[in-house]
Amino acid sequence: MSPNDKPKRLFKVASEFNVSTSSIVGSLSDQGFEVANKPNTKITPEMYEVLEEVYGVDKANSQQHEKAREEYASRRDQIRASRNESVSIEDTLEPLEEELPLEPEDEEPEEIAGLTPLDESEEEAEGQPELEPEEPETVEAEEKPEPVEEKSREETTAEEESVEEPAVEAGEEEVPDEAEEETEVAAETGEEPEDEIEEDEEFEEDEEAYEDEEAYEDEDEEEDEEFDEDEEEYEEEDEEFEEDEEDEEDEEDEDEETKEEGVIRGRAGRLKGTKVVGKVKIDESKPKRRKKRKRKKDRREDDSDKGKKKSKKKSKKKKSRRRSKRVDEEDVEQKMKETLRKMQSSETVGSRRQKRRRQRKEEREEEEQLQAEMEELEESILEVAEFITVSDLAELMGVKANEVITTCMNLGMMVSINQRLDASTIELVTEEFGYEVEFVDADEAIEEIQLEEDSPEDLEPRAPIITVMGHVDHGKTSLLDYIRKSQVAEGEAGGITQHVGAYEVQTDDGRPITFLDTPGHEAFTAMRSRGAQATDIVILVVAADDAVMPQTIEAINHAKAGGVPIIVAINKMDKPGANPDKIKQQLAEYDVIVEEYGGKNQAAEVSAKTGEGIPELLEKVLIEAELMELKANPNRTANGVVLEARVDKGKGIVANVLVQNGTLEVGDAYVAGPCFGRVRAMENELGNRVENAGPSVPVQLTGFDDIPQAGDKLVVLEDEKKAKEIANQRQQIRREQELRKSKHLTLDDLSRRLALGEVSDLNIIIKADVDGSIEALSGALQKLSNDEVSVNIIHTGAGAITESDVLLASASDAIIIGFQVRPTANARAVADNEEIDIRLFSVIYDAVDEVKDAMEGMLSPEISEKLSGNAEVREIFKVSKVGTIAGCYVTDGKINRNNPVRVVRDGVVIYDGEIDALKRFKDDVKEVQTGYECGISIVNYNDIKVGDVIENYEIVEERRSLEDVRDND
Ligand SMILES: Nc1nc2c(ncn2[C@@H]2O[C@H](COP(=O)(O)OP(=O)(O)OP(=O)(O)O)[C@@H](O)[C@H]2O)c(=O)[nH]1
Repeated sequence: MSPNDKPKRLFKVASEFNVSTSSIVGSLSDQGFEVANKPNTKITPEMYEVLEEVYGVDKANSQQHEKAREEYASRRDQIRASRNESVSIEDTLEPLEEELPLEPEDEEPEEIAGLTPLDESEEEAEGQPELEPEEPETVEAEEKPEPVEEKSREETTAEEESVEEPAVEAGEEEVPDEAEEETEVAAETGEEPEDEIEEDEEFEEDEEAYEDEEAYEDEDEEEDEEFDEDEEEYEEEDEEFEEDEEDEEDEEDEDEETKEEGVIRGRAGRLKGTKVVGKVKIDESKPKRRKKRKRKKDRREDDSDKGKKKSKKKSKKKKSRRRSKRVDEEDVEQKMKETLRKMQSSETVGSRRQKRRRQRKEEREEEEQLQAEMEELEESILEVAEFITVSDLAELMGVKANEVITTCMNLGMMVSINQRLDASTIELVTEEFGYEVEFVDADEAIEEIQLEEDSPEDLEPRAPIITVMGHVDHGKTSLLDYIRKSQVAEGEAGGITQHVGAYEVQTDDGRPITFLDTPGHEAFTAMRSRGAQATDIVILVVAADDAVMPQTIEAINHAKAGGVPIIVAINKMDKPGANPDKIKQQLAEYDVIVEEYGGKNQAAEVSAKTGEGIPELLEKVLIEAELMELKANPNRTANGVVLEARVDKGKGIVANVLVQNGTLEVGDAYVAGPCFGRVRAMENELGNRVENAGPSVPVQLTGFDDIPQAGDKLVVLEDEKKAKEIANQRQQIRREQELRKSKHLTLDDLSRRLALGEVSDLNIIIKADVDGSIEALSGALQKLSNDEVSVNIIHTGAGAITESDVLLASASDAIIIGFQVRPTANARAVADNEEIDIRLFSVIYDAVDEVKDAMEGMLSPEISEKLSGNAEVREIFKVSKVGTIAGCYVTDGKINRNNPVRVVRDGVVIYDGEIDALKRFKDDVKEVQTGYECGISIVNYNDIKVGDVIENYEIVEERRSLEDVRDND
């Protein structure tokens, strides 16, 4: 730095040297320049030169510091930018390495050694023999700090948790004595304590520079003040740095972290030092003490840093000067030991931070991993509707249909290419191909007909479609009436709008607006929300003499959900109690803020009775519509939405359809949801026949094959055949869905419903022949519970399955498992009616396996029993050599001689065996039909009694269905 030729302003100089103006004034005063502490005070080149001597190093340091910071910041930004791609240790380390030179840890021993002679020579140069007698005190002062340091180190650790006070307190408790001693010493020796060393706090990285500065040691004490002021800034800087470092360092490996640890520890020390020095009050009240204490604190802080500064300071300070002769090798060694010890102990701070950093790093890694997994998962998730065909599923997965068919075969299912698969099958098949499925509503899936995009030049402005919403009786219909100049409200039952109507009106200047009149009654909330979806703008009617009501809020929510702008019509302004401001305020609570209040919602104060304000309202509607640039292409095939459909006595099925794009013409073939048709006739809202209807035009349409639902999308297709095909597909899906919707849970349906996420509990009622079986069965079944489904045994009992069991099953959506028991006739009838799944078993493991398979969605063919018939034993004949012959009456099905039989007594199976002989009168027969009598003898079983039921069944290898169960029963 060379002095400038021109005088400079004090504030500029202060900012140049990065010190306070008062410090500069103080420094100058010490050098014999008396200047006023005013920002504009001129600093002459001579003064500047003096200042440069005093602060030159600071300035250089400051610049260097700033430069390092800038470099650091830029690297940090770079790293942040590249963080998402890849984080390399080298990258993240760079900024730290950049900063490492600021921490002259490695040079410490040399410096200590190097500094000592400097001090000595300096002292000698200063020639202060008076120092000798002071030695004992100095020693005391020198040694005392050690416990203090210890303490302050502990405090530092605490301080890491942002507790700053304790450190300061510690300093205050212990230091004053020393400080006082030192002050006394200083007073006695007439020395001025020097303070430059305090700069270490901020610029420890530049400590070497301070060595050079020792020539100025006796200068200006007032520097403290500057530092006090500036410290805060630096503290902030340090903290900033620390934060930044932490962010970055998180990503480093542990090795690097350890390496960098030193840097961090250094900072921790610095921070603490800064904080302690922050005892500005003391400084201000007792400058000398403050300085002394501060120096002590510095030492302590430095010690807690790494001890290196302490050594340096010692070498630089007056203290060290006083006792310079005693600074020998031994001392240095001792200090080094201390330093090392302190470094180790200060690791607690570092390690904690390191731990924190590591923790954060781990958290971040975990998060990233999770995200990656999610992405991967998303990629492998197929969104399908249930009952997708084999070929469509194959296409979705990007495989050949044959592969899907083969997979199904492997799973035990014979499927054709056009066969539709249920949820559980889809799940199994897709799993085989490494996909997960997410089932979408079939309704959602069937809406998808790809519509061609219009090119912008084909688009023409269209009428806005407006939905009037609002609370009941706030005047929606009246408003629309007034606009249409007709009296719709009068025609309605009870004056309440009962349907979704659509009307096209023209404003005075001939511009069209299409109004959908949606009911304000709560019961039609769902319809209203549909109205909002087909709507460009919502007119929210609120009666000025009333308030924002529940349906007003609902309307707001629907409009918002549909992303439809709201124009507020504050109605009934003609009424005496009208208070539009209140309404506006209330609406603001629901984020409908009128323009007047600085919001974006237009509002008009109207009266549907007098017509006041209605032209303004329409004007606002048109302004809003213009802003929205509503356009459509009238020169294309139409698509629209069904607003309402019904069967008209004369016309058949009629539907109110709003054309949304293109032009609908008589004769057009179309599909609307699962319905299709050809436009037979169209009428506008006045009942006039029209040949075509363009965008935003509502028409009443005839020609549907079935009644569409409000909200179904109508799309015109090239021919009726295509329309029919699509409609049929949709119908099939809907029908299959209906069909599969059993009233109650069945085992066959379980896996499907599990796949769709419809069930999470499998409730089971167990009936068995004996208690032992019940226990064994319920224990085994309960063990089948898994994450997806929990098996709950809600009732058990011995004996036949009764009507009450079935009713319980019905009430709790349970299945019934019968082990060696049968349902009573009544139970069967109720089970049939209630669609309760009753499963009958003779082997416990079969029961367990079947439930398990159902839960797992196993589709392999099962060996099952099919009941062929039941015969009731009415008489017993004992024939010698032959055994017991049961005279039976076939009550249902037929008895087949070759099929096995069971003997059931009081609903409990007592024997399982084969028919020995089946006779009609004296003739052996192969089978006996229902309603006939027959004689049955059973191989090796003679204990038949009147009243027993002989159950004839066959073993079939197929998947069982609800029907089978019913047949069985
Ligand atoms: N004084 C006055 N009465 C009005 C005004 N607008 C509507 N009304 C009356 O308020 C009552 C309700 O009007 P509607 O138009 O049926 O209200 P709505 O909101 O359509 O009601 P719903 O169809 O039941 O949902 C009727 O008796 C109207 O005559 C108005 O601006 N001023």
